[in-house]
Amino acid sequence: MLRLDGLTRRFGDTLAVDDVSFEVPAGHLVGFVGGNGAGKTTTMRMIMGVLAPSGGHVRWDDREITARDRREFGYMPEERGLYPKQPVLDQLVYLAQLHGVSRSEARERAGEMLARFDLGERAKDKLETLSLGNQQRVQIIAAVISRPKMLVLDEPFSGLDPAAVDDMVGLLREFTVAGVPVLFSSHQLDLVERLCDRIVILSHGRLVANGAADELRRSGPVRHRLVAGSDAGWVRDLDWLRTVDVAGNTAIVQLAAASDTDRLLAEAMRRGPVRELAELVPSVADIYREVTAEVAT
Ligand SMILES: Nc1ncnc2c1ncn2[C@@H]1O[C@H](COP(=O)(O)OP(=O)(O)OP(=O)(O)O)[C@@H](O)[C@H]1O
Repeated sequence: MLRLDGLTRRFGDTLAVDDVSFEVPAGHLVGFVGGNGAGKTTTMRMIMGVLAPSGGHVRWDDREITARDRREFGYMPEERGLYPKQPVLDQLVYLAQLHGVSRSEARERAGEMLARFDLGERAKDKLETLSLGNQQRVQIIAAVISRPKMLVLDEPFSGLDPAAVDDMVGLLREFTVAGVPVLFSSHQLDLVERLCDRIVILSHGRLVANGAADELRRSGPVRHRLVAGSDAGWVRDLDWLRTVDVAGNTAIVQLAAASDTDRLLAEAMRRGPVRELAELVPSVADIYREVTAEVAT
């Protein structure tokens, strides 16, 4: 298990990562979310030892992480890191060898992985001659070829088409099933919602949410959609609920207590026909907007 304890990083006056603590448990896929400049890449670089923390700790299996531990991690950095002008297969073999895999084993693994992602024919081509999506596939293969004990992936799905995303998800799942913790950053919230066991949200360097998607949903405010027979603007006059939005005969409201649902229904029926009253399950995008707005205000 990977654990961050109060991890902090300053760049001059900028507090890029501010006292961040969370865990990536064995066999879990954790989605790391946050707006541009939130501190995700800086956090991942500190996990990988590319950047030194200004404060706090990175722990692996309940002790301070070492360079030797990190050598057994798979990392896909933001700046990627493969050489555009080198042939695909040679680079994968070289990288695997750096992680202690023998040359023959490395060639076998690289060949298998390339074939699996329909890139067998491109093995001898320079990386830069592949489409961006295929280069991205090779980058992911590079991160996993040494069969790492932990995966740290910075935006691994950016630029991939849906079929490639599914291929990569299948690959990552093989690692989590084997007990490997996986941390990946993404701006694609729908994808994070679909894939992740847990979600960590950063805003302006601070951790603003951390938990299973279901837990986060339950911890947020419960909203309801009311569809009335005619204009629903009257909800704005009710002082015991918060009106989030009204458009014509549809109102989105936030109730203080579950028992207020009956009260709202009674009020609506008193005013005319009710077409629908439904609880809205927040998406990860809703949760994200909610928690990042709190920090911004
Ligand atoms: N080497 C550096 N020198 C100075 N400031 C930096 C450096 N690296 C990052 N920062 C600053 O730290 C903050 C966090 O940046 P970081 O790249 O970690 O965010 P991010 O969440 O990965 O963003 P994005 O989603 O845009 O990639 C930003 O304000 C950024 O400008």
